[in-house]
Amino acid sequence: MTATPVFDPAKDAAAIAATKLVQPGMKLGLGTGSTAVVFVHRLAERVKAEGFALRCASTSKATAELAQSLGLSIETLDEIGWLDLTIDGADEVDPALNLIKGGGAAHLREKIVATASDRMVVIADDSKVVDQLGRFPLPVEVIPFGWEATRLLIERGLAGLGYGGRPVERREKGGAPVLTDEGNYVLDLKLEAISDAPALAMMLSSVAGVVEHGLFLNICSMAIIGQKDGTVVELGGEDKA
Ligand SMILES: O=C(CO)[C@H](O)[C@H](O)COP(=O)(O)O
Repeated sequence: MTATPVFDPAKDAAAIAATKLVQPGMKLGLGTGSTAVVFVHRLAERVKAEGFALRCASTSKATAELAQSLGLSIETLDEIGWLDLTIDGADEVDPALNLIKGGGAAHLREKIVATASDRMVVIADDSKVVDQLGRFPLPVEVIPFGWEATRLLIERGLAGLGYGGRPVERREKGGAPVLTDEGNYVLDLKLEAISDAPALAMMLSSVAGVVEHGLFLNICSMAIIGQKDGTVVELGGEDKA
């Protein structure tokens, strides 16, 4: 029998609390990243102990492989159709539950899965809670074809909104571009503070070559924030209209 790994206590607290939102028979979206990994472990433990059925769709190949290795069954989003709940991590969470995601380069599938769900709940440790989004570089997934031109257009769009800086291509340690599960590149925008997230989202979505950005606006309905002492704080809790 494989022993459960030792998890960061804050991430573990948030993950365990999130497993309590899962009801037998649910159609569930599984997120990506280190906090989502903890959730998948804790969920698999609960499913094994209680023996109930779930239908799960994954936001990444990595999460799908982990979930299957722990005995959870994974189907495609198209096979399931619509989800009751998605549980995912985040890079930043603001007081209105707007998010930056994509630190793991999975924000395209994460956004598709989250918006195909009745509810999206974020699990995170308290380092992710911010007053204003933007300290974490904003990930933007772009098509490899003509990506330098796409970067230039984004840079010009940023300047038009009063932001400086040049989008930085995300690279592996060896120098190769990071590829998303869809085979695209990721540009990271170092903005420091995002004053008008909807305007920024609109600008990015209007650039040819941009597939998806990591701003999740009005998508998350609750955040479970784990603390180092193993307790959790819930932000939100009301479903967004
Ligand atoms: O958006 C994501 C992946 O694209 C992750 O959810 C985000 O990066 C948080 O990851 P972690 O739980 O490892 O801090």
